[in-house]
Amino acid sequence: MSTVLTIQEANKTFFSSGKKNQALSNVTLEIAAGERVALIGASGSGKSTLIRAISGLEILDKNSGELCINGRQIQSHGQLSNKVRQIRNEIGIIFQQFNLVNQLDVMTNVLIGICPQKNIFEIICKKFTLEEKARALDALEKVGLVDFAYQRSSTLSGGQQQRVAIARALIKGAKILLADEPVASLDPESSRKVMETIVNLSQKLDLTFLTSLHQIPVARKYCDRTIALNKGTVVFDGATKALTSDILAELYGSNLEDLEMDEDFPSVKEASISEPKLTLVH
Ligand SMILES: Nc1ncnc2c1ncn2[C@@H]1O[C@H](COP(=O)(O)OP(=O)(O)OP(=O)(O)O)[C@@H](O)[C@H]1O
Repeated sequence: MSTVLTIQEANKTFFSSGKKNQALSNVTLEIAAGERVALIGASGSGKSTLIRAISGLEILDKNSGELCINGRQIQSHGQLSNKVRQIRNEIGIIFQQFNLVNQLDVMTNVLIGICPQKNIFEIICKKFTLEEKARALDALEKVGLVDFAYQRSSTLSGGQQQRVAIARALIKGAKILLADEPVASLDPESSRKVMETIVNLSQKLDLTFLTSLHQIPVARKYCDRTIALNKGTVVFDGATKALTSDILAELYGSNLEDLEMDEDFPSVKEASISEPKLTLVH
C-alpha cells in the first residue's frame, strides 16, 4: 500500500496567558492509502491540532520535521509550503458542525468545494458550468443524496448535511478525508449512515480517512487502526481491535463511562477484546 500521509516529529506549542502548552510532542506517523484511522484521546490531547496541522491550518513549531501528503510537503520545520493551496485540493475536511451555507441548495454547497477556482460573485450567481454541475451530481450520487440536489441544505437532517459535506470534499478529487468529530452531534442512526458512507467510499475509491473521535464504539466498528494521543504524545498506534479497557482507562480515567453509546454500537465493556497485540509507543 502506498503512503499518503507522512508526519515527522510534529511539535506544537501554544502560549496563552503567559503559560506554555505543548499540544503536540514528537508525533511521527505514516498512513497508507485506503486506511481508516481513528484519532482518540481525552479532551485537550491534541487531536484537532494534529488534524489542523495536516490540513495546513496550523503551523507546527520550528523543531518539527516534514508533514507530507503524497510525498509533497504541506509544511516543514515550522514553515508552510508555498504550494499549500494546491496540495490542500488533495484533502477534504469535515467538521462536527457541517459548515454548509443553509440558504443555498445542496448542489451549490457541493460546488463550493471547487470554489478556489471561482470568485465569490460566480458562486452567489451560481455561475457553474454543465461539467461542474455533473461533477456535483456525481459526488451526491456517491453519498446517496442525488435526489436532494435542489433542496435547501437547511431542510436536510444532520446526517444528510454531513454527507453533503463529504460530497463537497469528493468534488475536488480529495483522496484523503480528514474529520474532526464528524458524528459527535448526530443520533446513532445518522452516525451509522455517515460512517457507512465513509467506509463505502474508502473501499470503492481507496479514500484514506483520518478522524478524531470521542465515541470508542464508532472507532471499533468503522476504523481498522487507532492512534491514541495523551497530552500531545502518541501512546498507542495499532489495530483498533487491540485497544484494551486498560489503555482506554489510562487515556480517559473516570470519564470512560461517558464514551459509552446507545445499543446501536457495542459499548467499550461489551466489545470482545481477544489477545490484544499492543503497539505501545513511548
Ligand atoms: N489556538 C490555541 N491557542 C491556545 N491553546 C490552544 C489553541 N488550540 C488548542 N490549544 C490547546 O492545545 C491543546 C490541544 O487542543 P486540541 O483542540 O487539539 O485538543 P483535542 O484533543 O482536539 O480536544 P477536544 O477533544 O476537546 O476537541 C489544549 O490544551 C488546547 O487548550
